[in-house]
Amino acid sequence: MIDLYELVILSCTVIAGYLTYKLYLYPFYLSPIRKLPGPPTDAPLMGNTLSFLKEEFGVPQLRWAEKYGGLLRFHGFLNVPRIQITDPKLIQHVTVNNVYEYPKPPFLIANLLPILGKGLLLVEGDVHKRQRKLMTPAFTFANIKGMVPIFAKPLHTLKKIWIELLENHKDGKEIQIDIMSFMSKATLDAIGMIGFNYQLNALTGNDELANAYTMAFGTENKPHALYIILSNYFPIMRNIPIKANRDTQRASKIVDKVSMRLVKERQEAAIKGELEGNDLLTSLIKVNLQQSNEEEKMSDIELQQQIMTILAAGHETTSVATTWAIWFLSKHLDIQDTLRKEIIEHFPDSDFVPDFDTINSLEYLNCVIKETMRLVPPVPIGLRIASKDDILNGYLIPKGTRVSINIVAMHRLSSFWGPDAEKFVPSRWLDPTLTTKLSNFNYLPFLTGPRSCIGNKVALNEFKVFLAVLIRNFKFREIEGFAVKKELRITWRPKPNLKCWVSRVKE
Ligand code: HEM
Repeated sequence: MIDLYELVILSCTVIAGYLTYKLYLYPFYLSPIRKLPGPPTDAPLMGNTLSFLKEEFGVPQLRWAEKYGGLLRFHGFLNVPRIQITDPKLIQHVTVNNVYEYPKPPFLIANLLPILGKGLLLVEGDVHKRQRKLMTPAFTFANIKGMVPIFAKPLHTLKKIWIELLENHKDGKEIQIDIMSFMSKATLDAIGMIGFNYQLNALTGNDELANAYTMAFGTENKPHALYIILSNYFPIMRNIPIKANRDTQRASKIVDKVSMRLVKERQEAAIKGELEGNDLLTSLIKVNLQQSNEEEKMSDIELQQQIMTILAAGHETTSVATTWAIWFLSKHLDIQDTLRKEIIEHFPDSDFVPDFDTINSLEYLNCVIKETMRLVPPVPIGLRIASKDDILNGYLIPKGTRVSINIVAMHRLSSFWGPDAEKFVPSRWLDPTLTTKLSNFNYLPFLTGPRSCIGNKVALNEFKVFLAVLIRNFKFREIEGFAVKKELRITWRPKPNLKCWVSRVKE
């Protein structure tokens, strides 16, 4: 008979053996990934997480990519082996040729599922194929063309607000403005209109859905980055009733209620034959109703979940992209002037409402947009997990390995972009030698393949309209000594919110 003492000793030995295997032997002596080149770990049990905590996101990853190449290993917390890819061939392998064998990792889904539900961003395999097929017609060229003038509306509201702020200021010439916060509200209003023909009034008022959305995705009262990292390892932490978790739960209830109301209203209008408009939800409901096979159709809940998905995927991304563009332009006044000259040539009236063809004919605006998303891609990384064993560049990658498609490292590799890779140089996009070597696998702010951003054309047009109206009407200058860092939340945000000196462009 084994006594209690022996049982305790035995249990401790088994646990110690398991932990030694899991935390030390497997990652460094047994895992096939150990054969890949990669950086040494930072500290016992921490893998390379200290580098992530100490340095700005993207900095260590670029250094590793420059040193160890397009396929490398690194270690997560508790030494979990991971891989990073920046080799275009491997990016094609993961995002196109084997896209459904590399789904998103469960922790990412668990973080977003309570708010987004099973919308396009979070579903996998056949469900994703079906949803994507049904949603694609909502993003037709004709629909996007119609969105261009709509994007100008929130910007002209914003213009009025800023002019009023300037006029109310004592010298009326130049004031400091929190660009990030205004961009966030303006893009929320824009996505409400083109997404669901819904006035969120984030810039001017108080709307239930806008407030709930901000509560769920805003940066105020959010837990520390370390808490978020730890909740990925210990999901139960998401249920601890701290304020941030309670806010998220409260917000998702409101979002569910309002978005379901929107779906029901449209479905009822459709039944009465009164469904009108070209917003994304209306287009989606029209396509859905045309499906003869009931199994292909989206349920009301699926439709509702697309609302939150479009809001979340389409709002923050465009708002941070515009904010970073203003940041670069406020530091490079010569580039800002060149851009303004081009915009004024095409849109002499400061109250202009752009059309699709003209806005897309602005070559330098296009360069500024591409260069901003090269240096600061709003989504700087695509995370995937190998759902089965695979071979990459001759190395065995075991099932369950987390794969980082490191967009920002790709966008800054000096071997591809040249010695000025880290500099903001929009004119590089006018160089034909760059455009000939460019592909969807070395410049990918919207990722690539069947899981690339479905809203990329919407985003590009919105970004162009926003920047054109802003630069046509205002001058931006950096605030001396105002330091801003990039913080990876769901997108790559400025921390603290970016502020600039803003003054009016003379008529
Ligand atoms: C500058 C703005 C934007 C950027 C940089 C961006 C970037 C991305 C990226 C990188 C992904 C892939 C994420 C992944 O799979 O890991 C993605 C997916 C997605 N984006 Fe965007 N996005 C932007 C704007 C928009 C807009 C305006 C919309 C909607 C109107 C939108 C809707 C979506 C949706 C629904 C997905 C999921 C697609 C799928 O999995 O099939 N995005 N976006």
